Amino acid sequence: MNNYTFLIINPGSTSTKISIFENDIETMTETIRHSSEKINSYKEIYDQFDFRKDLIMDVLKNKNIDLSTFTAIIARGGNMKPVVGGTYEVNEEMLNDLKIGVMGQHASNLGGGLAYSIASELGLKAYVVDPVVVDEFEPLARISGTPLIPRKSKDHPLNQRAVAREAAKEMGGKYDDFNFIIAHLGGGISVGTHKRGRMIDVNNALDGDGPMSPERCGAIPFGGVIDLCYSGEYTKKELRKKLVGCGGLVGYLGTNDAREVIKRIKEGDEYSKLIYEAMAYQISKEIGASSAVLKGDVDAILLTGGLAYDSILMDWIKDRVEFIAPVKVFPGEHEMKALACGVLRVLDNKEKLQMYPNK
Ligand SMILES: Nc1ncnc2c1ncn2[C@@H]1O[C@H](COP(=O)(O)OP(=O)(O)OP(=O)(O)O)[C@@H](O)[C@H]1O
Ligand SMILES: CCCC(=O)O
Repeated sequence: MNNYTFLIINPGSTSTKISIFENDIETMTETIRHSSEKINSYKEIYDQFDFRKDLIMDVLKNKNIDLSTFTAIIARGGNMKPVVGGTYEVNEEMLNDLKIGVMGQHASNLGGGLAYSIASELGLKAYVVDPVVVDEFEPLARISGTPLIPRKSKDHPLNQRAVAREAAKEMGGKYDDFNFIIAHLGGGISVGTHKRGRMIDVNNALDGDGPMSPERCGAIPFGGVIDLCYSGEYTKKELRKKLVGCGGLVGYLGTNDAREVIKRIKEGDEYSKLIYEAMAYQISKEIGASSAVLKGDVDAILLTGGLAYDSILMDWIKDRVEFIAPVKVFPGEHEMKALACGVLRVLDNKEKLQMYPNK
């Protein structure tokens, strides 16, 4: 087996995570947190580019990392044009699409550019793996109910597919041998329907589809949304912030931290229990909808993300969906390793490199 050293960059809304991997083994990791004041001081996502790059380079310098040891620079991919899942070399068209945010603005849009910039200085290639816009929808999944608003795939394919591979291994096969329903339960929530290695449907975790999450409102009645839009109380940006960022648990309970909610419930706070259990109810309903997409042919339901650490939430969901298929829990997110493994599979010729944009 060849030996590779990867620098991995994962820009999130409140943090930039960086790791170094020797093949699939993590040898260094650091999460740089950003205050909301600092982030809010930039008008556009891409205005944060130099700030984030300088912080990454400072970490590498302070840890005396020898940059000449890197084989490739890898980042989480953002809102570029929709693509099939896989590993992509960053190119000019991708950079431009991420910069203008052809599918919307998100911190992950910075990933490809940061990786490309550092890679270019070192004479290396930059890659993204399973970007947030992986779209393998079947035609039926694209229909929303109005031709004005086609359904879009914006979610957590990187972690979902990593967990699918892990579960498939445990089950004695490969990702494309099984049908999975995978719920990524983080600050945002996405429930993907994976049919033999393709994510054929998923709720749009960013734009008001699917369950509410710690920070997002999920699917809400559009009549109320129209009223809010024309109430004169909010600008477009303020209303978006209210629904995505200050929706879900933040909206009802004033916190996005499930651990705080659990503490309140244990202290007897019935309202917190109602809201938190409603989130479990909505997640379960979305899983039920996915099981109908698969006509009941479901090998396993996989629950992952930060919320999957909480046994109370997991038990509420299991109680409602275990009749569909066995439930497996993979707490936390596995994105840094998934990024390293995506490029490793390509460099070891186990998977073909995808071309951006897809033809
Ligand atoms: N040990 C834990 N027990 C219960 N809840 C937890 C635990 N760890 C994290 N969480 C909760 O998980 C949620 C965040 O999950 P996660 O860290 O996966 O999200 P993120 O990476 O910020 O966002 P996203 O997954 O949408 O990119 C928060 O509500 C947090 O309180
Ligand atoms: C695009 C969805 C990723 C997130 O939840 O932030």
